[in-house]
Amino acid sequence: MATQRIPVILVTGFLGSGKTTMLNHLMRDSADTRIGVIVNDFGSINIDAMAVAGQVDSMIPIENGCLCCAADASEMDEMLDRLTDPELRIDVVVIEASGLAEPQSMIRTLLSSTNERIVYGGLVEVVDAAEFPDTRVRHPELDRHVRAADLIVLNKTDRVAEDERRDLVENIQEIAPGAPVLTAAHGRVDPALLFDHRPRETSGEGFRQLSFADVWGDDAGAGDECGEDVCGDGHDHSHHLHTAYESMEFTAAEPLHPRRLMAFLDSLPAGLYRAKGFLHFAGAGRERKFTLHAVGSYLRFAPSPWERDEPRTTQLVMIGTGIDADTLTKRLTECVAAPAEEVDDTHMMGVLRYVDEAD
Ligand SMILES: Nc1nc2c(ncn2[C@@H]2O[C@H](COP(=O)(O)OP(=O)(O)OP(=O)(O)O)[C@@H](O)[C@H]2O)c(=O)[nH]1
Repeated sequence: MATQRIPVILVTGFLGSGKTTMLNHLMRDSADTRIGVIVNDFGSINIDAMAVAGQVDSMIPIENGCLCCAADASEMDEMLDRLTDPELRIDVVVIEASGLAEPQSMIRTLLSSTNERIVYGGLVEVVDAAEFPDTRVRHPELDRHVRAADLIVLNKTDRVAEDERRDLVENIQEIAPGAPVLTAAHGRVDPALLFDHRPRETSGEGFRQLSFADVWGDDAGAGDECGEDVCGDGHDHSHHLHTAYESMEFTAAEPLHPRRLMAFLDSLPAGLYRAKGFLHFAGAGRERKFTLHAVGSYLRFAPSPWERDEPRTTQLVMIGTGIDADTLTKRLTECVAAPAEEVDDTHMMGVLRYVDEAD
């Protein structure tokens, strides 16, 4: 009988497409499956890891960089060895890549793993229905990412009209002929489409088997030009999306003034595509933690209670091209409320406009 191997599923997708949201949904909806998670965030504060913590059976966070470059095969093996320790009884491992990771590099790393307890379980690419057409113009490389996928989740379909959704599906099917496209809102996909609720007995079950060309194809060629090798693994990463992006972090122990923070968010520099993190407001907002997500022109705050011992601090990560970290830090520092400054309910109104009713 074949040994039962643990499938390792890669979840990729451009910045803010909804990977963490989908992962959280999968974990909530698969109580009978023990899921081990590796969460990679581009910034040095791992907001995504914090967003999935508590729901998962075992998690390894990796911050500050892209897993496709940050981890060579031995580092990946080390993480997988930890997660597949029989004592953890993990049924499936899900790797959430950063929004700038190169899927094919990650597949290569996984396929070259020496861990005999795992089997590559396929690549799920999450696509942001509202942003995809514009993002694709800026980053034609996204087509290559979509083509590498075994399953494409066209997420955020609640943000587009029915005919746009149909066009997008057609468009994706042209980019990746034959690959299944699933439409979803808020990452709500059936976990059974990604993994069995019990460990699989054979490899690749349920997923299209990737060919050599799929994995080494488009991304090869430039492969071993060491002059551009920034990671020491022999591969040329100069064409990876993340080489064009920078991230910056901001933390503040003192609460922010909501009105000044909104003015800051209303005038973000053009290259800043993604902002996320937790906000600690002064005055009327101080009793709740506000999780911020900005993706392109999309902005949302989700309030939740602070944990009993949770330090009330603001922690933000911003990701974009050509961003000036010093200027952003200065502007954010100006959002900190002065100790005696009055902050009342009306100052929170700008923030509350971007809170979904369900929250
Ligand atoms: N309207 C809408 N919002 C969504 C949907 N899916 C996710 N979001 C929101 O989009 C924002 C980004 O979602 P995340 O799940 O953090 O995206 P991500 O791909 O993990 O982001 P990065 O790790 O930064 O690349 C959050 O505010 C989510 O609540 C959706 O289907 N519809």
